[in-house]
Amino acid sequence: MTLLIDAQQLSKTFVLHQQGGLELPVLTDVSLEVHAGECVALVGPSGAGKSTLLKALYANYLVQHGTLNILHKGRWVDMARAAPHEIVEVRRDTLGYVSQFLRVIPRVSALDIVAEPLVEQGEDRELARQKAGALLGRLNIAERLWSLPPATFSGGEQQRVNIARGLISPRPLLLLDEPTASLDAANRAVVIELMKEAKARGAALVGIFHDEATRDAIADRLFTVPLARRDEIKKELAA
Ligand SMILES: Nc1ncnc2c1ncn2[C@@H]1O[C@H](COP(=O)(O)OP(=O)(O)OP(=O)(O)O)[C@@H](O)[C@H]1O
Repeated sequence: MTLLIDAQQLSKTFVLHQQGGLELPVLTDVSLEVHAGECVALVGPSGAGKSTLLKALYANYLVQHGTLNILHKGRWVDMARAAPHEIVEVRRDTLGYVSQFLRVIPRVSALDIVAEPLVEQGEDRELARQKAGALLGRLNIAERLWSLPPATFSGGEQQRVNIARGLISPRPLLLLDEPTASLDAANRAVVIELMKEAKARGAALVGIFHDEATRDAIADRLFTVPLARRDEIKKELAA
């Protein structure tokens, strides 16, 4: 299967400015390769850096060392060094990110929030809205809510709008940060089904799934993010 993510020897240290510039190493020499059609679940102790790794892959966090290659339209783009316009392009066409929380856009309807990624890729707006409606329907968002901005939706409804927005475009790579965290069993099953469909069309998935049943249902393999040594830092903090 085609290699889609080739991340080598990533290191990331946070500098805690409010604590005298203390350095907190989180990722140390982490390498991860992901192929088309597979789902890799990030595991490891709390605070090991699972979310940090996902955010680094999405270029939300800058790594200090290592290469972070993403296969974008047949060429490798190193997200650690790419120019901002390249990152925007990779995110639009290749790399999706589903977080737990919806960033609500004031006055924009749920339908348009979900349709937007397709419109940005050049899809006809009406067709994009039809696809958005179909996906919101599958995710059990009542049709009366589609034309409303999701600011007043429940936490679970907002999460499902967010998932629909993240999964509507057939991007070849998906990063998922606890996509099923606050969903009931029925909606969790729908999300698992949608992720399986993405895998079946050849997408690669990298995710954090604290819920073991979801992880078992979707992950092909586990990738352990090791806890970096923090002994010295803890000592300094305690001093
Ligand atoms: N923006 C930041 N600034 C400073 N420190 C940060 C930042 N983001 C994360 N950290 C620290 O990096 C470490 C790893 O955090 P991260 O959220 O990646 O862990 P995680 O493995 O996803 O944890 P959990 O399973 O508890 O969600 C933690 O010690 C956290 O406090």
